[in-house]
Amino acid sequence: MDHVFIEGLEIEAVIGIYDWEREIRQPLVFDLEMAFDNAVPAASDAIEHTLDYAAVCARITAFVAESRFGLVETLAERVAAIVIEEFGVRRVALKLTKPGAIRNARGVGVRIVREAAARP
Ligand SMILES: Nc1nc2c(c(=O)[nH]1)N=C([C@H](O)[C@@H](O)CO)CN2
Repeated sequence: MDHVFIEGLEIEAVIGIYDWEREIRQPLVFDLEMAFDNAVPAASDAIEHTLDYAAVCARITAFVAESRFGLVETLAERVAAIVIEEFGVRRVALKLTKPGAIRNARGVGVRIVREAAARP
């Protein structure tokens, strides 16, 4: 299966379980790998036939910048759902890193893989 990927998409948001974290914006980094048949756009050379990574980045950025979740797990789940439901992606692997959250760790976070529900 082919993929379209996004690496190192950095977005600031309110995120965290502690009171002090509700008062600030923190950087988050998203890496996504989205299953997509790239043979069709490769044959037509038409952006309309692609999974447009610019459009995905814009949608994720708008959602995350306005979000105020406590856990990175919740935010990762919601972003994966947007990619599947709004962009017709059948399978997405998403890594969400919260850099600097833990002293002496470059980053912490979650990695999830989600698939669209099977169609009858
Ligand atoms: N599995 C998780 N563990 C922790 C989270 C989280 O979202 N998922 N969050 C925190 C705090 O908000 C932390 O990032 C502050 O340093 C702690 N553990």
